[in-house]
Amino acid sequence: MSVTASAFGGQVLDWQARGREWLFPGSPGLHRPRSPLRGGVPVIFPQFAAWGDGPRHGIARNRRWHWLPAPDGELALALQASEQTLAAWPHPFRLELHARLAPRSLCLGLTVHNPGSTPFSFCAALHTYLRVGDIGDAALYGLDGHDYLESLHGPCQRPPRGPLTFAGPVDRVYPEVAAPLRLQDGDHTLGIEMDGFRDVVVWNPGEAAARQLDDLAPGDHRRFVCVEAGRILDPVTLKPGERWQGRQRLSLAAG
Ligand SMILES: O=P(O)(O)OC[C@H]1O[C@@H](O)[C@H](O)[C@@H](O)[C@@H]1O
Repeated sequence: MSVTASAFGGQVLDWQARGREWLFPGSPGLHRPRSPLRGGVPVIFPQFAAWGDGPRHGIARNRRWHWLPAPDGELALALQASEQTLAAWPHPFRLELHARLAPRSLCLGLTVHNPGSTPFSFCAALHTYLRVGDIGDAALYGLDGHDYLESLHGPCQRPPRGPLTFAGPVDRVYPEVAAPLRLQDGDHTLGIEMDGFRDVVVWNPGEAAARQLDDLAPGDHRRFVCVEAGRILDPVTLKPGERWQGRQRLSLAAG
């Protein structure tokens, strides 16, 4: 059982448990300089995707964070505002990312603090790339009947009954998801819970869009599904001195 992370982006890269890797590791050989690895858990802050005027998915995933002391079984990293972040987003802030291992789970916690003298609003997400054997065999349970926003096309839709499967590209934001989710991948079952975060983003680019991503090896879109814990549709506002925390917990089925 182990977890590793990179100070670049404060990105968790690897979670091993029961002799298996549960996060998609990306293709380090295709890693673009100054970009997050396409895998693990990039941190999105303070903007989701291109839904704002700032850099796509924000300013945290491609900055160097610093390590914080942490007890055994935990990794902790922090990022605070710098000249470069202030040029892209004009607010002092401090982020902390904690990754805590337990015998059957990994708990990821993101804290946002406003150390400044004026309020700010932000969106945030843990862009978790979950590894699957083959996307065609994966099914995500728990979103049945839930409205969603189609990232590509806009309007809210009501999906057909049953688990979410991945016969083609999927890019959806599910608002206000309270119940736990379950990713079934052949014989492997992963529970996904969150608090503080409200929205779930489910993303897999499908074959055609994956070909346009030069940091993804051919066929690799079949090896992951992103199930992201987000605070996207209803941004958080922090007054001076206030803190917000969101968590995503990934847990293996008992047995
Ligand atoms: O290529 P990026 O910037 O890492 O984004 C990957 C995907 O991230 C997801 O969160 C978005 O919903 C998708 O629209 C996007 O394509």
